[in-house]
Amino acid sequence: MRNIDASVELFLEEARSRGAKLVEAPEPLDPRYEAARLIKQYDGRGIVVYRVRGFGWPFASNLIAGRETLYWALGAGSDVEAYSRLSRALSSPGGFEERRFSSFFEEAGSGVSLLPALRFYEKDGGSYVTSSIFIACRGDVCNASIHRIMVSDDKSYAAVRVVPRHLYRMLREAGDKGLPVAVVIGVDPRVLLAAASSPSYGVFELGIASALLGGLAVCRTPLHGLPVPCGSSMVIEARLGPDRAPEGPFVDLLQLYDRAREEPVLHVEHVYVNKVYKPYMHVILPGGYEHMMLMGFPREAAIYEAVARTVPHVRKVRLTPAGGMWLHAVISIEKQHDGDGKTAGLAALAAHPSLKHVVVVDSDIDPDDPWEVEWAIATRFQADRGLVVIPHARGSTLDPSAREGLTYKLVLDATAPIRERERYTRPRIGGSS
Ligand SMILES: C/C(=C\C(=O)O)CCOP(=O)(O)O
Ligand SMILES: [Mn+2]
Repeated sequence: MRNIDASVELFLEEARSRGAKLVEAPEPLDPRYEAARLIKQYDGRGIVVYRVRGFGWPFASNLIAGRETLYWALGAGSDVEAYSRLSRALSSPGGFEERRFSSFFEEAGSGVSLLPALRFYEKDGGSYVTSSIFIACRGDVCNASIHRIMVSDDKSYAAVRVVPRHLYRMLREAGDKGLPVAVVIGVDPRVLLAAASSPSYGVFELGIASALLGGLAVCRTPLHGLPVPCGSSMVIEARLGPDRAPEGPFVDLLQLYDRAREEPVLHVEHVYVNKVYKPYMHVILPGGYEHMMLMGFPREAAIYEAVARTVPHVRKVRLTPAGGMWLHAVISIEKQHDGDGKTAGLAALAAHPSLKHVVVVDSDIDPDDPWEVEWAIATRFQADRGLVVIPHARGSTLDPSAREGLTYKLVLDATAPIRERERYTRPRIGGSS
């Protein structure tokens, strides 16, 4: 089913028709912790839809409740198909069909108290919107990227975490006038995946979403003329910065607190809500499965492609959940040469600069099974010949053990020597069945 308006409502219909587990909370939930507890209960297991006290709109979480949800959304039946769907979208972004903004949206007012922000963990610096996509254009270049919004407890301001990537660059170039932005909340998760896929500057992520969805209808916002998916549940027209205010602490991909910083203030000008589709406010649990999958999957695809270019046969690549799908990779390969393990590990580190530890295993080991991976390390790895140590490389800003952004990186080649394969083969119980 094509969802060119990219609405959550149509995505949920498709999920239902494909037999996805969908849980509906019978009673409205408290925005402080209660909604977070429900999302956590079904984290990685099922979509949840619910109401939140104080807000008139429906909410939805865990839209990407498992790898299989993402794969049907990409029309893929295997890892390789899923990676190549994303890679084709990145290399040939799709076009847009323009529609009238007023046919889809009605104004709901203005002010930060309208933002569908929830409180998740005990030490959060405020309430948060976690699925917000920021769309901005400067000259011919448009950008769409995901940034969390913190609403202060007294609701006097909202601040946005802007990591030094494309939006940061646009914000800096906009100078002391601040940057006009459109913020969308509640879209088909393929738009979020596109926004998380980090193409180079100048490639508009909504074009990638269009390629993934088989087309994308966009509406131009009335004040700033910015293109937004017409099925978005909420659209906020705003100016970002130039002033800053405290943002954080907040939980990141590694399930740790990211420290508080001074970040750009979001000056909300108009808030619009969809009148054609049920406006589901999408909430992503920080550090939950959906957060990891949206951030990690594009990196896993990039690692797969880089490794497949350097060794003849890659069986599986996994960014592991315990590493936040960000810091740890396990790669299983069909080794043709005793050097292949190290080559594969180095290719992975180059493909995803935040990656810290890579374990390379033979194709009889399933990277999805931590027990098998540990068995391979226990029986096939020797630190004097299987370990590559790269000191003081650029690491992830999320890793609290890195020093001034620098980290040690490791490749553990836990593949067996080709000529001694027999010695490393697991025994099977005899008999016919
Ligand atoms: C994935 C990131 C944040 C989050 O979703 O919690 C940004 C981390 O980027 P690095 O380049 O690894 O610092
Ligand atoms: Mn970009």
